[in-house]
Amino acid sequence: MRNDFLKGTNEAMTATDKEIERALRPLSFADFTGQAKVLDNLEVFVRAAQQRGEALDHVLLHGPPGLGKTTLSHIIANELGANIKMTSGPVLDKPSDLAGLLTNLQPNDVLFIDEIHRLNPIVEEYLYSAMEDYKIDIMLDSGPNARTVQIKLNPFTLIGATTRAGMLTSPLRARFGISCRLEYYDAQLLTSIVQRSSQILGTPINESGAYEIARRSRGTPRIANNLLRRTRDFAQVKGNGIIDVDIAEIALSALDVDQNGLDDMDNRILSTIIEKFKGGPVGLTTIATACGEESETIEEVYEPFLIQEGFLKRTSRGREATEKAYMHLGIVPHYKTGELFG
Ligand SMILES: Nc1ncnc2c1ncn2[C@@H]1O[C@H](COP(=O)(O)OP(=O)(O)OP(=O)(O)O)[C@@H](O)[C@H]1O
Ligand SMILES: [Mg+2]
Repeated sequence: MRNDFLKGTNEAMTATDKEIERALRPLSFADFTGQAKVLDNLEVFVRAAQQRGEALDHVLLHGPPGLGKTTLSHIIANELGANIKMTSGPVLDKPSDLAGLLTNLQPNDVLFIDEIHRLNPIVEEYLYSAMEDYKIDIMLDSGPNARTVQIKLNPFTLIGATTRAGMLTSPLRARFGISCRLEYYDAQLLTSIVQRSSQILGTPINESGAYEIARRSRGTPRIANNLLRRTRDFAQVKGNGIIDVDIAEIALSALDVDQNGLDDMDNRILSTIIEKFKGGPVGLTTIATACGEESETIEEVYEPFLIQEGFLKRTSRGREATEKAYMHLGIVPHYKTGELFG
């Protein structure tokens, strides 16, 4: 037993984080846990496109970070038996960057554009005709000799991923025939993901240990996998190599993940609203400044989970802490202290 676990450690030390992340990534629809509705639909669309020998319609994947957008894009390409070329919005500086990628695609290949809400508007406009008609106009020469030629592209599938679907322009959004929103995972689904990952990592884990990590992972597979790897370190150094609920508890509290799975910044956001702004409503930028975090990050990463879990409310006048947030922080709401003395 002890030897096995030492072997596991050595392997982990020689592998880079990226390699581990790749090893943990599901490669097929069958491997992918959760998001059942999205997956069922995608499977139908993929099979139908394959049967017709056509390119799959363009797919937009949106939702909070770490829920599997990049993973799903790879899976779609795998299931299509197509190549995938990866790029991202901010990297595509000028139309020629995009043209280079598009003209190199084989029929029915996948082009993945991450952070597609951050496309340069000129590049974005260029993408429209590529998506719609599989055609692009390329500018040859410059000055008086300048002329454009139209190039026909192979049919392809654009998969766009974004954490900010609301920031997409409507012409771009309209060009995606398939739009999938990924949701946070419940603790049960995350438990199976943690179990699958520990098997790949060769780390023994019992059911309650897996569940403890799962339920405190903010509904997010990426966080679950990261917490699993850190808990594995604790199990190795402070335990007997096996992850159970006790070692998970030790690891998670050492990592400042609280009983509800909220981390430092989640708690800072809630306590700021409650202590500095009487529970709100207060504007996002005000919260961001007070917490020392970018408002974009708060809106994209922290707030969706706090809202889903009922700690935070979004009203027309700003963000408000809920009673659950007060209880979580052990603070009596000011509107209740009034009742006590009234
Ligand atoms: N359904 C799932 N089953 C198992 N593992 C998953 C699942 N979804 C995601 N993961 C794991 O979580 C990690 C993060 O997933 P991924 O990179 O696809 O997220 P993302 O939505 O692209 O995040 P971001 O918005 O930050 O780019 C991956 O390493 C992957 O292995
Ligand atoms: Mg991604």
